[in-house]
Amino acid sequence: MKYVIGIDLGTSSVKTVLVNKQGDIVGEATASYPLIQERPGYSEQDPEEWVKGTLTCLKELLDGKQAAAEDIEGVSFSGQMHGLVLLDEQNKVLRNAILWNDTRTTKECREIEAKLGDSLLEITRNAALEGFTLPKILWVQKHEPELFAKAARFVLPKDYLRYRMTGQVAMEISDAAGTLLLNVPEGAWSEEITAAFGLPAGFCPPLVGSTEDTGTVLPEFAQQSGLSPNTRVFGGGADNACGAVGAGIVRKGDALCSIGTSGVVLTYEEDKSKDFGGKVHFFNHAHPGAFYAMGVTLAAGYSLSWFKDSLAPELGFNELLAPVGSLPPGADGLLFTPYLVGERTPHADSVIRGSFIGLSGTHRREHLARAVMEGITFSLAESLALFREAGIEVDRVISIGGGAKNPVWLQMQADIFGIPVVSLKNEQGPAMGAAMMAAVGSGWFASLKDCADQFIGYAQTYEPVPANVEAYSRLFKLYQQVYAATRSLNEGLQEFRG
Ligand SMILES: Nc1ncnc2c1ncn2[C@@H]1O[C@H](COP(=O)(O)OP(=O)(O)O)[C@@H](O)[C@H]1O
Ligand SMILES: O=C(CO)[C@@H](O)[C@H](O)COP(=O)(O)O
Repeated sequence: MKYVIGIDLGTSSVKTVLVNKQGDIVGEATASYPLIQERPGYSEQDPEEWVKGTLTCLKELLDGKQAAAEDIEGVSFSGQMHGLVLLDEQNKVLRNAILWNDTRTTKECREIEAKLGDSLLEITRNAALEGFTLPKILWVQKHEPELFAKAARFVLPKDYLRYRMTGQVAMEISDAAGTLLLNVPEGAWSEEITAAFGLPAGFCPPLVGSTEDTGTVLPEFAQQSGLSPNTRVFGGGADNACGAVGAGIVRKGDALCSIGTSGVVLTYEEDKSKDFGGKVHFFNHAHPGAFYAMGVTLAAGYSLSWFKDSLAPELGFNELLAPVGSLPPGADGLLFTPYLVGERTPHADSVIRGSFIGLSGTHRREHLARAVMEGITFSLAESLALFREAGIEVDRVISIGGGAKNPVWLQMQADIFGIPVVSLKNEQGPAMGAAMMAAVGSGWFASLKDCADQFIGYAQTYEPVPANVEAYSRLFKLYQQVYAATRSLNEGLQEFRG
Protein backbone atom coordinates (compact mmCIF):
# COMPACT_ATOMS: atom_id res chain seq x y z
CA MET A 1 0.00 0.00 0.00
CA LYS A 2 1.25 3.51 -0.85
CA TYR A 3 0.63 6.67 1.18
CA VAL A 4 0.99 10.45 1.19
CA ILE A 5 1.38 12.86 4.11
CA GLY A 6 -0.38 16.23 4.47
CA ILE A 7 1.17 18.73 6.90
CA ASP A 8 -1.02 21.61 8.10
CA LEU A 9 1.19 24.29 9.67
CA GLY A 10 -1.41 26.25 11.68
CA THR A 11 -1.07 29.19 14.05
CA SER A 12 -1.31 27.23 17.28
CA SER A 13 -0.24 23.78 16.13
CA VAL A 14 0.93 21.58 13.28
CA LYS A 15 -1.27 18.66 12.24
CA THR A 16 -0.08 15.80 10.02
CA VAL A 17 -2.22 13.16 8.34
CA LEU A 18 -1.19 9.89 6.69
CA VAL A 19 -3.55 9.05 3.81
CA ASN A 20 -3.86 5.96 1.60
CA LYS A 21 -4.90 5.77 -2.06
CA GLN A 22 -8.61 5.51 -1.14
CA GLY A 23 -8.41 8.79 0.76
CA ASP A 24 -8.66 7.12 4.20
CA ILE A 25 -6.80 8.77 7.06
CA VAL A 26 -4.74 5.96 8.59
CA GLY A 27 -2.64 8.03 10.99
CA GLU A 28 -2.69 11.45 12.54
CA ALA A 29 -0.36 13.46 14.83
CA THR A 30 -0.33 17.03 16.15
CA ALA A 31 2.12 19.21 18.08
CA SER A 32 1.56 22.73 19.44
CA TYR A 33 3.89 25.69 19.67
CA PRO A 34 3.65 29.06 21.39
CA LEU A 35 2.82 32.54 20.10
CA ILE A 36 5.24 35.29 21.11
CA GLN A 37 3.30 38.46 21.99
CA GLU A 38 5.81 40.95 23.39
CA ARG A 39 3.57 44.00 22.99
CA PRO A 40 -0.14 44.57 22.38
CA GLY A 41 -0.88 43.84 18.72
CA TYR A 42 2.37 41.91 18.19
CA SER A 43 2.18 38.25 17.20
CA GLU A 44 5.34 36.33 16.33
CA GLN A 45 6.65 32.79 16.19
CA ASP A 46 10.09 31.19 16.07
CA PRO A 47 10.26 29.25 12.76
CA GLU A 48 12.46 26.67 14.48
CA GLU A 49 9.37 25.70 16.54
CA TRP A 50 7.53 24.82 13.31
CA VAL A 51 10.39 22.53 12.29
CA LYS A 52 10.58 20.92 15.75
CA GLY A 53 6.78 20.40 15.89
CA THR A 54 6.74 18.88 12.40
CA LEU A 55 9.60 16.50 13.24
CA THR A 56 7.73 15.39 16.39
CA CYS A 57 4.59 14.67 14.34
CA LEU A 58 6.42 12.86 11.54
CA LYS A 59 8.29 10.65 14.01
CA GLU A 60 5.00 9.79 15.73
CA LEU A 61 3.27 9.02 12.41
CA LEU A 62 6.13 6.81 11.24
CA ASP A 63 6.56 5.07 14.60
CA GLY A 64 2.87 4.16 14.41
CA LYS A 65 3.84 1.37 11.98
CA GLN A 66 0.84 1.99 9.71
CA ALA A 67 3.27 2.74 6.91
CA ALA A 68 6.92 2.07 6.13
CA ALA A 69 8.95 5.16 5.16
CA GLU A 70 9.57 3.75 1.63
CA ASP A 71 5.81 3.51 1.08
CA ILE A 72 5.30 7.25 1.54
CA GLU A 73 5.37 8.60 -1.98
CA GLY A 74 4.79 12.28 -1.35
CA VAL A 75 4.50 15.03 1.25
CA SER A 76 2.81 18.41 0.89
CA PHE A 77 1.76 21.36 3.03
CA SER A 78 -0.99 23.70 4.11
CA GLY A 79 0.18 26.86 5.85
CA GLN A 80 -1.05 29.76 7.94
CA MET A 81 -0.97 32.63 5.46
CA HIS A 82 0.90 35.96 5.25
CA GLY A 83 3.59 35.39 7.96
CA LEU A 84 6.93 37.07 7.19
CA VAL A 85 10.06 34.88 7.47
CA LEU A 86 13.17 36.92 6.57
CA LEU A 87 16.25 35.01 5.37
CA ASP A 88 19.85 36.15 4.87
CA GLU A 89 22.10 35.21 1.95
CA GLN A 90 22.78 31.77 3.52
CA ASN A 91 19.02 31.29 4.15
CA LYS A 92 19.42 31.69 7.91
CA VAL A 93 16.34 33.12 9.68
CA LEU A 94 17.04 36.76 10.67
CA ARG A 95 14.26 37.33 13.23
CA ASN A 96 11.07 35.77 14.56
CA ALA A 97 8.34 35.42 11.94
CA ILE A 98 5.72 38.22 12.09
CA LEU A 99 2.36 36.47 11.78
CA TRP A 100 -0.95 37.13 9.97
CA ASN A 101 -2.68 38.21 13.21
CA ASP A 102 -0.05 40.85 14.09
CA THR A 103 -1.60 44.30 13.77
CA ARG A 104 1.37 46.67 14.23
CA THR A 105 1.37 47.80 10.57
CA THR A 106 -1.56 50.22 10.16
CA LYS A 107 0.81 53.08 9.14
CA GLU A 108 2.54 50.91 6.56
CA CYS A 109 -0.87 49.99 5.05
CA ARG A 110 -1.66 53.70 4.57
CA GLU A 111 1.81 54.21 3.00
CA ILE A 112 1.17 51.36 0.54
CA GLU A 113 -2.17 52.90 -0.45
CA ALA A 114 -0.60 56.36 -0.88
CA LYS A 115 2.30 55.07 -2.99
CA LEU A 116 0.44 52.60 -5.22
CA GLY A 117 -2.97 54.31 -5.50
CA ASP A 118 -5.30 52.43 -7.87
CA SER A 119 -2.48 50.11 -9.00
CA LEU A 120 -2.71 48.28 -5.67
CA LEU A 121 -6.13 46.82 -6.48
CA GLU A 122 -5.39 46.42 -10.20
CA ILE A 123 -2.24 44.37 -9.53
CA THR A 124 -2.86 42.55 -6.25
CA ARG A 125 -6.71 42.51 -6.36
CA ASN A 126 -6.66 42.98 -2.57
CA ALA A 127 -6.81 45.88 -0.12
CA ALA A 128 -3.84 46.72 2.12
CA LEU A 129 -4.59 44.99 5.43
CA GLU A 130 -2.36 44.79 8.51
CA GLY A 131 -2.32 40.98 8.28
CA PHE A 132 -0.72 40.83 4.80
CA THR A 133 3.04 40.43 4.24
CA LEU A 134 4.18 43.60 2.43
CA PRO A 135 3.23 45.91 5.36
CA LYS A 136 5.30 43.66 7.65
CA ILE A 137 8.30 43.90 5.29
CA LEU A 138 8.01 47.70 5.30
CA TRP A 139 7.78 47.72 9.11
CA VAL A 140 11.07 45.83 9.42
CA GLN A 141 12.65 48.04 6.72
CA LYS A 142 11.71 51.12 8.79
CA HIS A 143 12.18 49.90 12.38
CA GLU A 144 15.05 47.40 12.05
CA PRO A 145 17.15 48.82 9.16
CA GLU A 146 20.39 47.07 10.15
CA LEU A 147 18.69 43.70 10.25
CA PHE A 148 16.81 44.42 7.02
CA ALA A 149 20.09 45.24 5.24
CA LYS A 150 21.06 41.58 5.77
CA ALA A 151 17.81 40.25 4.28
CA ALA A 152 18.35 38.53 0.93
CA ARG A 153 14.85 37.08 0.54
CA PHE A 154 11.61 36.26 2.34
CA VAL A 155 9.38 33.20 2.52
CA LEU A 156 6.04 32.29 4.11
CA PRO A 157 5.68 29.80 7.00
CA LYS A 158 5.02 26.55 5.12
CA ASP A 159 7.52 27.53 2.41
CA TYR A 160 10.17 27.83 5.13
CA LEU A 161 9.27 24.34 6.36
CA ARG A 162 9.55 23.01 2.79
CA TYR A 163 12.96 24.69 2.47
CA ARG A 164 14.15 22.93 5.64
CA MET A 165 12.88 19.63 4.27
CA THR A 166 14.35 19.94 0.77
CA GLY A 167 17.06 22.63 0.87
CA GLN A 168 15.30 24.45 -2.03
CA VAL A 169 13.90 27.97 -1.50
CA ALA A 170 10.60 28.54 -3.31
CA MET A 171 7.25 30.19 -2.69
CA GLU A 172 4.00 28.49 -3.58
CA ILE A 173 1.57 30.62 -5.53
CA SER A 174 -1.71 30.42 -3.56
CA ASP A 175 0.23 31.62 -0.51
CA ALA A 176 2.20 34.24 -2.49
CA ALA A 177 -1.22 35.74 -3.36
CA GLY A 178 -1.51 36.97 0.25
CA THR A 179 1.74 38.97 0.22
CA LEU A 180 0.52 42.08 -1.70
CA LEU A 181 3.60 41.60 -3.92
CA LEU A 182 2.01 39.24 -6.42
CA ASN A 183 0.22 40.22 -9.61
CA VAL A 184 -2.68 37.90 -8.78
CA PRO A 185 -4.38 37.74 -12.22
CA GLU A 186 -1.03 37.06 -13.94
CA GLY A 187 0.32 34.75 -11.22
CA ALA A 188 3.73 36.49 -11.26
CA TRP A 189 5.69 38.77 -8.91
CA SER A 190 4.92 42.44 -9.55
CA GLU A 191 8.08 44.32 -10.53
CA GLU A 192 6.13 47.57 -10.18
CA ILE A 193 5.52 46.88 -6.49
CA THR A 194 8.98 45.52 -5.61
CA ALA A 195 10.57 48.55 -7.34
CA ALA A 196 8.21 51.00 -5.60
CA PHE A 197 9.40 49.80 -2.19
CA GLY A 198 13.10 49.35 -3.09
CA LEU A 199 13.15 45.59 -2.46
CA PRO A 200 16.41 43.94 -3.60
CA ALA A 201 16.60 41.73 -6.69
CA GLY A 202 15.79 38.14 -5.78
CA PHE A 203 13.90 39.22 -2.63
CA CYS A 204 10.84 37.33 -3.89
CA PRO A 205 11.77 33.64 -4.35
CA PRO A 206 10.90 31.53 -7.42
CA LEU A 207 7.19 30.60 -7.56
CA VAL A 208 5.98 26.99 -7.61
CA GLY A 209 2.54 25.43 -8.06
CA SER A 210 0.64 23.48 -5.40
CA THR A 211 1.18 20.05 -6.94
CA GLU A 212 4.61 20.87 -8.38
CA ASP A 213 7.56 18.65 -7.48
CA THR A 214 10.05 20.63 -5.37
CA GLY A 215 12.59 17.86 -4.76
CA THR A 216 13.18 15.06 -2.28
CA VAL A 217 13.71 15.00 1.50
CA LEU A 218 17.26 16.03 2.52
CA PRO A 219 19.22 13.12 4.07
CA GLU A 220 19.56 15.02 7.36
CA PHE A 221 15.83 15.78 7.58
CA ALA A 222 15.08 12.16 6.59
CA GLN A 223 17.25 10.92 9.41
CA GLN A 224 15.63 13.24 11.97
CA SER A 225 12.03 12.56 10.90
CA GLY A 226 12.07 8.92 9.86
CA LEU A 227 11.00 9.86 6.30
CA SER A 228 12.78 8.27 3.35
CA PRO A 229 15.19 10.50 1.39
CA ASN A 230 13.38 9.23 -1.73
CA THR A 231 10.00 10.71 -0.74
CA ARG A 232 9.00 13.58 -3.04
CA VAL A 233 7.95 16.95 -1.68
CA PHE A 234 5.27 19.06 -3.41
CA GLY A 235 4.44 22.80 -3.30
CA GLY A 236 1.34 22.82 -1.03
CA GLY A 237 -1.08 25.70 -0.49
CA ALA A 238 -2.36 28.51 1.69
CA ASP A 239 -4.53 27.13 4.49
CA ASN A 240 -7.72 28.49 2.95
CA ALA A 241 -6.86 27.08 -0.49
CA CYS A 242 -6.13 23.72 1.17
CA GLY A 243 -9.34 23.95 3.24
CA ALA A 244 -11.23 24.51 -0.03
CA VAL A 245 -9.50 21.58 -1.78
CA GLY A 246 -10.06 19.37 1.29
CA ALA A 247 -13.78 20.18 1.12
CA GLY A 248 -13.92 19.57 -2.62
CA ILE A 249 -14.33 23.26 -3.64
CA VAL A 250 -12.71 22.78 -7.03
CA ARG A 251 -15.63 23.62 -9.34
CA LYS A 252 -17.65 26.72 -10.25
CA GLY A 253 -20.91 27.07 -8.30
CA ASP A 254 -19.62 25.62 -5.02
CA ALA A 255 -18.85 27.78 -1.99
CA LEU A 256 -17.25 26.91 1.33
CA CYS A 257 -18.49 28.06 4.72
CA SER A 258 -16.00 27.33 7.48
CA ILE A 259 -16.90 28.20 11.06
CA GLY A 260 -13.81 27.69 13.19
CA THR A 261 -12.44 30.28 15.59
CA SER A 262 -12.75 32.69 12.68
CA GLY A 263 -15.20 32.16 9.83
CA VAL A 264 -14.59 32.06 6.11
CA VAL A 265 -16.87 32.04 3.10
CA LEU A 266 -15.13 31.42 -0.20
CA THR A 267 -16.08 30.65 -3.78
CA TYR A 268 -14.20 28.95 -6.58
CA GLU A 269 -13.67 31.34 -9.50
CA GLU A 270 -12.21 30.94 -12.99
CA ASP A 271 -12.75 34.52 -14.21
CA LYS A 272 -9.72 36.58 -13.20
CA SER A 273 -11.40 39.83 -14.16
CA LYS A 274 -14.10 39.56 -11.42
CA ASP A 275 -14.08 42.88 -9.56
CA PHE A 276 -14.85 42.97 -5.86
CA GLY A 277 -13.33 46.42 -5.33
CA GLY A 278 -11.09 44.99 -2.60
CA LYS A 279 -14.10 44.29 -0.34
CA VAL A 280 -13.24 40.58 -0.22
CA HIS A 281 -9.90 38.82 -0.68
CA PHE A 282 -9.17 37.48 -4.19
CA PHE A 283 -6.41 34.88 -4.26
CA ASN A 284 -4.94 32.30 -6.65
CA HIS A 285 -6.37 28.83 -5.97
CA ALA A 286 -4.32 25.66 -5.72
CA HIS A 287 -5.95 24.41 -8.93
CA PRO A 288 -3.79 25.90 -11.74
CA GLY A 289 -5.34 28.97 -13.38
CA ALA A 290 -8.21 29.18 -10.86
CA PHE A 291 -8.91 31.71 -8.11
CA TYR A 292 -11.07 32.06 -5.03
CA ALA A 293 -12.84 35.02 -3.49
CA MET A 294 -12.98 35.00 0.29
CA GLY A 295 -14.70 36.95 3.06
CA VAL A 296 -13.58 36.62 6.69
CA THR A 297 -15.57 36.98 9.93
CA LEU A 298 -12.90 37.41 12.58
CA ALA A 299 -14.91 36.17 15.59
CA ALA A 300 -17.16 33.41 14.20
CA GLY A 301 -16.88 30.28 16.39
CA TYR A 302 -15.01 32.51 18.83
CA SER A 303 -18.26 34.45 19.50
CA LEU A 304 -20.07 31.26 20.49
CA SER A 305 -17.12 30.04 22.59
CA TRP A 306 -16.99 33.43 24.32
CA PHE A 307 -20.73 33.18 25.04
CA LYS A 308 -20.43 29.63 26.39
CA ASP A 309 -17.33 30.36 28.48
CA SER A 310 -18.93 33.51 29.94
CA LEU A 311 -22.47 32.26 30.60
CA ALA A 312 -22.39 28.47 30.67
CA PRO A 313 -18.81 27.26 31.21
CA GLU A 314 -20.09 24.03 32.78
CA LEU A 315 -21.96 22.97 29.60
CA GLY A 316 -20.70 21.38 26.40
CA PHE A 317 -21.76 22.93 23.06
CA ASN A 318 -24.34 20.20 22.45
CA GLU A 319 -26.04 20.79 25.82
CA LEU A 320 -25.93 24.57 25.48
CA LEU A 321 -27.44 24.46 22.00
CA ALA A 322 -30.07 21.74 22.61
CA PRO A 323 -32.99 24.18 23.32
CA VAL A 324 -32.04 26.56 20.48
CA GLY A 325 -33.77 24.53 17.76
CA SER A 326 -37.24 25.04 19.21
CA LEU A 327 -36.98 28.86 19.00
CA PRO A 328 -38.16 30.76 15.91
CA PRO A 329 -35.85 32.65 13.47
CA GLY A 330 -34.92 35.95 15.10
CA ALA A 331 -34.85 34.48 18.66
CA ASP A 332 -38.04 36.37 19.58
CA GLY A 333 -36.69 39.76 18.50
CA LEU A 334 -33.00 39.58 19.35
CA LEU A 335 -30.05 40.42 17.07
CA PHE A 336 -26.33 39.92 17.72
CA THR A 337 -23.33 41.29 15.79
CA PRO A 338 -20.16 39.18 16.18
CA TYR A 339 -17.62 42.03 16.23
CA LEU A 340 -15.91 40.91 19.44
CA VAL A 341 -12.41 41.61 18.07
CA GLY A 342 -13.33 44.09 15.31
CA GLU A 343 -14.14 42.87 11.79
CA ARG A 344 -12.64 42.14 8.35
CA THR A 345 -15.52 41.54 5.89
CA PRO A 346 -17.48 43.56 4.88
CA HIS A 347 -16.31 46.19 7.39
CA ALA A 348 -12.49 46.19 7.78
CA ASP A 349 -12.67 47.90 11.18
CA SER A 350 -10.61 47.36 14.32
CA VAL A 351 -12.74 49.73 16.47
CA ILE A 352 -16.18 48.17 16.05
CA ARG A 353 -17.39 45.77 18.78
CA GLY A 354 -20.34 43.40 19.10
CA SER A 355 -23.82 44.07 20.39
CA PHE A 356 -27.11 42.45 21.34
CA ILE A 357 -30.02 44.54 20.01
CA GLY A 358 -33.57 44.05 21.30
CA LEU A 359 -32.87 42.39 24.67
CA SER A 360 -36.05 41.93 26.69
CA GLY A 361 -36.98 40.45 30.07
CA THR A 362 -38.49 37.39 28.37
CA HIS A 363 -35.20 36.37 26.75
CA ARG A 364 -33.45 33.37 28.27
CA ARG A 365 -29.96 31.96 27.71
CA GLU A 366 -31.15 29.92 24.70
CA HIS A 367 -32.45 33.09 23.01
CA LEU A 368 -29.04 34.68 23.38
CA ALA A 369 -27.32 31.52 22.11
CA ARG A 370 -29.60 31.43 19.05
CA ALA A 371 -29.00 35.14 18.39
CA VAL A 372 -25.22 34.54 18.55
CA MET A 373 -25.44 31.68 16.02
CA GLU A 374 -27.68 33.77 13.75
CA GLY A 375 -25.40 36.84 14.04
CA ILE A 376 -22.32 34.81 13.04
CA THR A 377 -24.25 33.37 10.09
CA PHE A 378 -25.56 36.81 9.03
CA SER A 379 -21.99 38.08 9.04
CA LEU A 380 -20.94 35.21 6.74
CA ALA A 381 -24.02 35.90 4.59
CA GLU A 382 -22.71 39.45 4.06
CA SER A 383 -19.66 37.95 2.31
CA LEU A 384 -21.93 35.75 0.20
CA ALA A 385 -23.98 38.85 -0.70
CA LEU A 386 -20.79 40.57 -1.94
CA PHE A 387 -20.03 37.57 -4.17
CA ARG A 388 -23.55 37.63 -5.56
CA GLU A 389 -23.34 41.41 -6.19
CA ALA A 390 -20.17 40.74 -8.22
CA GLY A 391 -22.13 38.29 -10.38
CA ILE A 392 -20.98 35.01 -8.87
CA GLU A 393 -23.66 32.34 -8.85
CA VAL A 394 -23.45 30.08 -5.84
CA ASP A 395 -25.52 26.88 -6.09
CA ARG A 396 -24.66 25.28 -2.76
CA VAL A 397 -22.47 25.74 0.28
CA ILE A 398 -20.22 23.03 1.73
CA SER A 399 -20.07 23.65 5.47
CA ILE A 400 -17.06 22.66 7.60
CA GLY A 401 -15.44 23.48 10.95
CA GLY A 402 -16.83 23.33 14.48
CA GLY A 403 -20.01 25.11 13.31
CA ALA A 404 -20.85 22.17 11.04
CA LYS A 405 -21.14 19.84 14.06
CA ASN A 406 -24.61 21.13 14.95
CA PRO A 407 -27.59 20.22 12.69
CA VAL A 408 -29.63 23.25 13.85
CA TRP A 409 -26.79 25.52 12.77
CA LEU A 410 -26.47 23.73 9.40
CA GLN A 411 -30.23 24.23 8.78
CA MET A 412 -29.88 27.87 9.89
CA GLN A 413 -27.07 28.34 7.33
CA ALA A 414 -29.33 26.94 4.57
CA ASP A 415 -32.19 29.26 5.65
CA ILE A 416 -29.99 32.38 5.93
CA PHE A 417 -27.94 31.73 2.76
CA GLY A 418 -31.11 30.67 0.91
CA ILE A 419 -29.39 27.73 -0.81
CA PRO A 420 -28.67 24.08 0.09
CA VAL A 421 -25.95 23.47 2.66
CA VAL A 422 -23.99 20.21 2.57
CA SER A 423 -21.92 18.61 5.34
CA LEU A 424 -18.94 16.31 4.73
CA LYS A 425 -18.62 12.65 5.70
CA ASN A 426 -15.08 12.66 7.01
CA GLU A 427 -13.99 16.21 7.42
CA GLN A 428 -10.26 16.74 7.95
CA GLY A 429 -9.77 20.39 7.00
CA PRO A 430 -6.66 21.81 5.32
CA ALA A 431 -4.40 18.83 6.20
CA MET A 432 -6.51 16.70 3.84
CA GLY A 433 -6.18 19.37 1.11
CA ALA A 434 -2.40 19.20 1.56
CA ALA A 435 -2.45 15.39 1.33
CA MET A 436 -4.52 15.70 -1.88
CA MET A 437 -1.82 17.95 -3.37
CA ALA A 438 0.77 15.27 -2.58
CA ALA A 439 -1.53 12.61 -4.09
CA VAL A 440 -1.89 14.56 -7.36
CA GLY A 441 1.83 15.44 -7.38
CA SER A 442 2.68 11.75 -6.91
CA GLY A 443 0.66 10.94 -10.03
CA TRP A 444 -2.22 9.14 -8.27
CA PHE A 445 -4.72 11.46 -9.99
CA ALA A 446 -4.59 13.71 -13.05
CA SER A 447 -6.00 16.73 -11.18
CA LEU A 448 -7.28 17.96 -7.81
CA LYS A 449 -10.81 17.62 -9.25
CA ASP A 450 -10.26 13.90 -9.91
CA CYS A 451 -8.74 13.46 -6.46
CA ALA A 452 -11.71 15.25 -4.83
CA ASP A 453 -14.12 12.86 -6.60
CA GLN A 454 -12.32 9.92 -4.97
CA PHE A 455 -11.43 11.39 -1.56
CA ILE A 456 -14.42 13.60 -0.59
CA GLY A 457 -17.74 12.15 0.56
CA TYR A 458 -20.84 14.23 1.33
CA ALA A 459 -22.90 13.42 4.44
CA GLN A 460 -26.19 15.36 4.41
CA THR A 461 -27.88 18.16 2.47
CA TYR A 462 -29.92 20.79 4.32
CA GLU A 463 -32.52 22.39 2.01
CA PRO A 464 -33.68 25.94 2.80
CA VAL A 465 -37.18 26.12 4.35
CA PRO A 466 -39.13 28.84 2.43
CA ALA A 467 -40.86 30.37 5.50
CA ASN A 468 -37.53 30.64 7.33
CA VAL A 469 -35.80 32.09 4.25
CA GLU A 470 -38.46 34.79 4.13
CA ALA A 471 -38.15 35.64 7.85
CA TYR A 472 -34.36 35.69 7.66
CA SER A 473 -34.32 37.96 4.60
CA ARG A 474 -36.23 40.57 6.67
CA LEU A 475 -34.02 40.05 9.72
CA PHE A 476 -30.86 40.31 7.55
CA LYS A 477 -31.91 43.83 6.45
CA LEU A 478 -32.15 44.84 10.13
CA TYR A 479 -28.84 43.12 10.95
CA GLN A 480 -27.10 45.07 8.18
CA GLN A 481 -28.12 48.37 9.81
CA VAL A 482 -26.49 47.56 13.15
CA TYR A 483 -22.90 48.25 12.01
CA ALA A 484 -23.55 51.86 10.99
CA ALA A 485 -25.86 52.43 13.96
CA THR A 486 -23.24 51.30 16.50
CA ARG A 487 -20.03 52.60 14.84
CA SER A 488 -19.81 55.98 16.57
CA LEU A 489 -20.96 54.51 19.91
CA ASN A 490 -17.99 52.15 19.75
CA GLU A 491 -15.63 54.99 18.92
CA GLY A 492 -16.83 56.77 22.05
CA LEU A 493 -16.40 53.63 24.14
CA GLN A 494 -12.86 53.06 22.93
CA GLU A 495 -11.24 55.14 25.72
CA PHE A 496 -12.99 52.99 28.36
CA ARG A 497 -11.71 49.68 26.99
CA GLY A 498 -9.32 47.68 29.16
N1 LIG B 1 -20.71 20.76 18.94
C1 LIG B 1 -20.63 22.00 18.46
N2 LIG B 1 -21.73 22.65 18.02
C2 LIG B 1 -21.68 23.90 17.54
N3 LIG B 1 -20.55 24.60 17.45
C3 LIG B 1 -19.42 24.03 17.85
C4 LIG B 1 -19.39 22.71 18.39
N4 LIG B 1 -18.11 22.42 18.70
C5 LIG B 1 -17.38 23.52 18.37
N5 LIG B 1 -18.17 24.49 17.87
C6 LIG B 1 -17.76 25.83 17.39
O1 LIG B 1 -16.62 25.67 16.57
C7 LIG B 1 -15.54 26.45 17.04
C8 LIG B 1 -14.23 25.67 16.92
O2 LIG B 1 -14.12 25.16 15.64
P1 LIG B 1 -12.78 24.48 15.09
O3 LIG B 1 -13.02 24.19 13.64
O4 LIG B 1 -12.40 23.38 16.01
O5 LIG B 1 -11.83 25.75 15.26
P2 LIG B 1 -10.29 26.10 15.10
O6 LIG B 1 -9.64 24.96 14.38
O7 LIG B 1 -10.31 27.40 14.34
O8 LIG B 1 -9.83 26.30 16.52
C9 LIG B 1 -15.85 26.80 18.47
O9 LIG B 1 -15.36 28.09 18.76
C10 LIG B 1 -17.38 26.74 18.52
O10 LIG B 1 -17.93 28.00 18.28
O1 LIG C 1 -5.23 35.46 7.66
C1 LIG C 1 -5.77 34.46 7.23
C2 LIG C 1 -6.28 34.40 5.86
O2 LIG C 1 -6.27 35.62 5.19
C3 LIG C 1 -5.93 33.24 8.11
O3 LIG C 1 -6.75 32.25 7.56
C4 LIG C 1 -4.60 32.64 8.46
O4 LIG C 1 -4.09 31.96 7.33
C5 LIG C 1 -4.80 31.81 9.73
O5 LIG C 1 -4.68 30.53 9.85
P1 LIG C 1 -5.15 29.55 11.07
O6 LIG C 1 -3.87 29.03 11.61
O7 LIG C 1 -5.96 30.33 12.07
O8 LIG C 1 -5.99 28.49 10.38
